Amino acid sequence: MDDPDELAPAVRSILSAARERADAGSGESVSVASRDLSAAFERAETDGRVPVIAEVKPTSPTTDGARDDDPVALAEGMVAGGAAALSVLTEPEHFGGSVDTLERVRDAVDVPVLRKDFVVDEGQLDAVESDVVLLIARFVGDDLPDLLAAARDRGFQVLVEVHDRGELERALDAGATTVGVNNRDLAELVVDLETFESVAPGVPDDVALIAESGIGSPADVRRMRAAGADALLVGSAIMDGDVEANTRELVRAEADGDGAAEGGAVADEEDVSDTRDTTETPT
Ligand SMILES: O=P(O)(O)OC[C@@H](O)[C@@H](O)c1c[nH]c2ccccc12
Repeated sequence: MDDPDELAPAVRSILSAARERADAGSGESVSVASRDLSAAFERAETDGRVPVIAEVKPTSPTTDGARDDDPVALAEGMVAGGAAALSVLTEPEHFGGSVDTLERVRDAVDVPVLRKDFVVDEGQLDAVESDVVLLIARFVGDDLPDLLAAARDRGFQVLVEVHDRGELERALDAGATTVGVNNRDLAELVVDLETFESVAPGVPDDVALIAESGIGSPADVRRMRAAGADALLVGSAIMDGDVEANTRELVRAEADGDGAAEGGAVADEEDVSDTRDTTETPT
């Protein structure tokens, strides 16, 4: 297990709250018929959409204020904007999430839904059904292989989150088939897109690779795709303003440029979509 002193205070507090919730588990094991995440990415690619997992994230330790619109309406807007899948925070104390929100969102859409939480104990897996669950390599330590197996036994697909090459090795050794590289350092909560660029080359081709956090503009999308991202996980930049329009802008980040190049009418890629202010992406 990670040395707690190296983590940002907010993250330490999130983890201790997660351990308390784990103790309060009901004991009943869930059994999920999950919607296939890789198939959803392929459908998006076939349609010319960048595969984006849009995150319903009412607030976070690094966001000012909270968004209290109906999460189901937000989720539907994200799907209308072309999101291949959704992510729903279920952490209640620091992210304004709930398992009830995830259930309602999953009932309302037909794309795969990732449960975003700090699962550190098998009992937490039974709190709610989702298509995919997140396991954060740094927080589960040596329990990763067991938790991965426990999640798969219940029918979940598993996204294993890493932040450096060492964690990536542990994820691959444990048999992860979907890996997310978090650009946000959970020790300091700062975002650096170079994190993905430095870890991605170590990921084998047959592993689905997701770039997570800090993606705020179509240029960031293209940067992560150029570095090997099969899909992107985006929260704040989509939650800030019109979620449908924000999602659409990121999903189309490649279509505009490619269309121009394929049509042959424009010699250089024309970057008309890059008008968002990238400096304001909250970390
Ligand atoms: O809002 P952003 O910067 O687009 O980030 C989304 C997502 O990657 C981030 O919420 C996240 C990544 N890993 C996590 C683990 C727990 C909680 C949250 C996260």
